[in-house]
Amino acid sequence: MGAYDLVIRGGTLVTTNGVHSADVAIADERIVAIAPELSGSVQAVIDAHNLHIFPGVIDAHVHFNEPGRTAWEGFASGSKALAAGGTTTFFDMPLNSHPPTLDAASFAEKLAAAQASSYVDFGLWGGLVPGNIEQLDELAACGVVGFKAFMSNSGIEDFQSVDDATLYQGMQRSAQLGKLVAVHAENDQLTAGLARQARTQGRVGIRDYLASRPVVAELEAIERAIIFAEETGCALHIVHVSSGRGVLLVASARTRGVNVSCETCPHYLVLTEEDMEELGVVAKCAPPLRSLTEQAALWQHLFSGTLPMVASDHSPAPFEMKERSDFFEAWGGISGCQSLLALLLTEGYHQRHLPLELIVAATSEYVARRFNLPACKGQLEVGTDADLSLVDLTDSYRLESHNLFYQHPYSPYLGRAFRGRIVRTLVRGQTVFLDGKIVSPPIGHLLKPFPFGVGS
Ligand SMILES: NC(=O)N[C@H]1NC(=O)NC1=O
Ligand SMILES: [Zn+2]
Ligand SMILES: [Zn+2]
Repeated sequence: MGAYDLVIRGGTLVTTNGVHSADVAIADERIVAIAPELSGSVQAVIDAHNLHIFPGVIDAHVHFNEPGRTAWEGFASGSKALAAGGTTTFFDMPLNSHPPTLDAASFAEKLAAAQASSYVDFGLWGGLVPGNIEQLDELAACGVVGFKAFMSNSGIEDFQSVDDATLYQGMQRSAQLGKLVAVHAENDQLTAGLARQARTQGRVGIRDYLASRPVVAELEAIERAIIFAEETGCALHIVHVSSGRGVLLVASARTRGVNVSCETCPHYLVLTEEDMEELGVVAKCAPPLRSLTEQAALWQHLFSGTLPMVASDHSPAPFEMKERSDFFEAWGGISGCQSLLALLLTEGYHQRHLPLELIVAATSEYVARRFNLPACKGQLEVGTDADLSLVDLTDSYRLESHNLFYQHPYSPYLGRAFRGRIVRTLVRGQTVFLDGKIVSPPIGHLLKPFPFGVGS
């Protein structure tokens, strides 16, 4: 018989090994017992009959833009949105904050901002840009998740895309440091060249933008990054893969022993080019939304396990930055981090019968293991952090702007029908989100992933 801070009674636990009912006991921020009908001295009880208990989502890809562009989002609003969506850990990208996270000093600035206002735990990506290879060592010492590089224009002046020499040499250094490189993979010459031609001819609509970023631009960049990674021995992660063929390039490299992984985003799974024409700028992103055929391939790869990770790529901006008559000039980035789990439950589990076990793997367990997080994250097991989201899988609703915690409460998912409501989110045993409200102070901690290499 234990002494527990909290017992969650009668919930249905969702793990990668299956779904089963049990009580969950929490003490000192951790799960200390999982069993039916737990008894002992208990300070508080949560009744979770009729609820599913998921391990907290780990979102490996958000842009919260603080410091410097906090008006676009910020750690407070962004992490509230995450908690409301069942996410308990996020990794923030080195852009679009100002300064971008390119050395130890800018890392320290970002860390101070995140510690002051994040409601959930977090890791921080460093950046790889032309001119900062000398700073990768100090960033690694700070505990970055890895180094993010853009193979095409980032849309942000202070975060330049890598030329091939920078990518190659950055990977050489990263391999020595045991750090992973993540790339936004689109061929810049191809996308910039096609965009220039279209704009010169005054073709600046949605279809023209789509045509300027064809799937082949993604495929070529993925393949080049893989070849560099294979040659340098650097661990590689391809962010926001938008095409089934892109996923296959990664899978086939992995089969031949390359240390490479990829993620896709909810928007590539639930929206298409046709939706982009209908929704307009709120659905503008890069790589762009694709055809229904490409989308079906992504689902297939998610079902088979070939596509192992889903992350939001939440990239918000004030709506004014979206209001342009030239579609090329509108801000590219989708606001969606609050809806990550809910979209997978609605469109994956309910509509396509995607097993809950796979949803948990793609949003939590695989993410934690791929990025070498401490073992206390990404599992719903005795001994791990009590990062949990309690979900009513049967509840149906429509998403409205007043539900969103974003600084700018717009999203391509507004008005959309959802099934599966996140009712409560706990971060290390503390309830942060409950019934539509944030109910704790900002308690987020920095997580430092372990380096790759001997023993990892
Ligand atoms: N700068 C930035 O966040 N860009 C992101 N937005 C997007 O749609 N794709 C990206 O890489
Ligand atoms: Zn990107
Ligand atoms: Zn991004």
